[in-house]
Amino acid sequence: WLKVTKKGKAPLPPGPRPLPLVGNLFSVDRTRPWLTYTEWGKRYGELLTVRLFGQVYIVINSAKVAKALVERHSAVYSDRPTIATTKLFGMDFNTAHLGYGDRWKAHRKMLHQVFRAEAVTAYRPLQMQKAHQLVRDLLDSPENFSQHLGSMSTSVIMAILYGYEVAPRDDPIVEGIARFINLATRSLTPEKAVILGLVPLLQYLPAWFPGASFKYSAIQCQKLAPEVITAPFDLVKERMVKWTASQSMVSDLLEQIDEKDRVTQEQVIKDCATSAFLAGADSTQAALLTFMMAMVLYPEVQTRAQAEIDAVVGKDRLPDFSDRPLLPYVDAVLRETQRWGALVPLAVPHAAISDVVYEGYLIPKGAAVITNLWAMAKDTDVYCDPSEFKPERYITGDGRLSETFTDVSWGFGRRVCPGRYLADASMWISIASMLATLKIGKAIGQAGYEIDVTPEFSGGVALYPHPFVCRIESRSQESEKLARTS
Ligand code: HEM
Repeated sequence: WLKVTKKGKAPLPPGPRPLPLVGNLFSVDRTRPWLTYTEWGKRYGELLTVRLFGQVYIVINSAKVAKALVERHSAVYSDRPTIATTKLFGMDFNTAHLGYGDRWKAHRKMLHQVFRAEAVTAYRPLQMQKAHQLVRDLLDSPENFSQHLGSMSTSVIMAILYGYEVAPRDDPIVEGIARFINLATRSLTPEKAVILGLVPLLQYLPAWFPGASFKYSAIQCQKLAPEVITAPFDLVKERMVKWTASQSMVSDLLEQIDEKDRVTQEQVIKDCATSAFLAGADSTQAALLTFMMAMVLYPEVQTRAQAEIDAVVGKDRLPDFSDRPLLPYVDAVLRETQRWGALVPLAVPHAAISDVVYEGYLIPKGAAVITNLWAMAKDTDVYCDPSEFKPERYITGDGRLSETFTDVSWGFGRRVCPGRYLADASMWISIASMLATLKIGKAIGQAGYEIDVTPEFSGGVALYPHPFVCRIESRSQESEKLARTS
């Protein structure tokens, strides 16, 4: 279905025929829209038009087109669409939702200062220490593995942002943030955002009005947001006054503040730190859970990675970052973990600031541009058997890590994930430490049979594997001793 937008203008990319008013709403899988967009991609091509209530969405299904459009025309695609629910749910402080402009630029500048490739190497000792703690926690209570992987992800980012040591259980600050995220992600479905965008008056309905129960969640979120943003920040300030603050992003930035502009700059620091936490903690945990699931399902991959570590690192120490270049297969396991499951499937929508014509099709000003990272990661033209976990696909004939790989996990253009170097290092050291010390396999049920695991994923922003059980034990007495003493 092709539509010529205006006389003389190029047509929009093809796409399914929309119904009056609602557009393609009823044809899109509500919980996993990336699957529908991928299916449509097979029918209509790498670039397609979807309509939801009159809003044009341009979906990009291939990395080649995403690079050509979002990267090459990055100035045009650095904006975000206005989503009515963002403000309603108190999320308008979040870097990921800010429109292109001075406020967003100030956020990115700050995040770049702390999370750029050269700066994040300073966090390696901390990441190693947390990865070793993770291994000990997994040995002590393997049944709580999901919680331990969450603690690893949360504690690294909280230490870097606020110099804050997360309590092993029921940490008040982390719990507050988790409550906020749960409420917001459960309520911020794309349909609600679209409907509220179309009929903005709906947001002013009282919470008791039939069908307006989302207002209860919105009110709670609005109340929680300032607390979530301010509590850890105020703690740093308090500790700085008492000279007990550990070094952190917030303390460093507070020391550099220009007194003339204190109020504005403090707000940027608070907002950036909270945005980094919201974006970074869950996604890293999702990746580590995906790795765990892959190790249960692909024991031969685990054995090969462990053999590589044993050959390079030996058995009398744990891997460290200096080993990374000599462990190509471990890196391939990490790449495959991100491709196979641990994705932010539709990234975050970009918005077109002006018209662009690409391969004869118009990407109109104002369109929301969605990069379907899920489709790119499962593209059969690039990956054979994309549903299989095969790290070998990144290993060249002479055993090196291939250099021709396009990593789509972090998005594209100027909005690319600013936390990618930090997340990559946290994931690598966790994976390498777990492989060096643990044996991960299928759990054994009461009847003595192995419990099967089905590789299924779902989620809101980041994809999580569905809950599963597994067996985790130490590889050997030596590896247990190493884990306990590192
Ligand atoms: C495995 C872990 C992670 C994955 C897969 C991931 C992925 C992504 C993706 C796909 C985007 C959207 C890019 C786009 O719009 O095209 C994004 C944005 C973002 N990420 Fe990450 N991320 C991860 C970890 C982190 C961490 C640790 C941080 C903390 C610094 C972080 C901070 C952000 C921020 C602030 C944005 C919004 C950027 C903007 O809108 O300008 N992320 N991330």
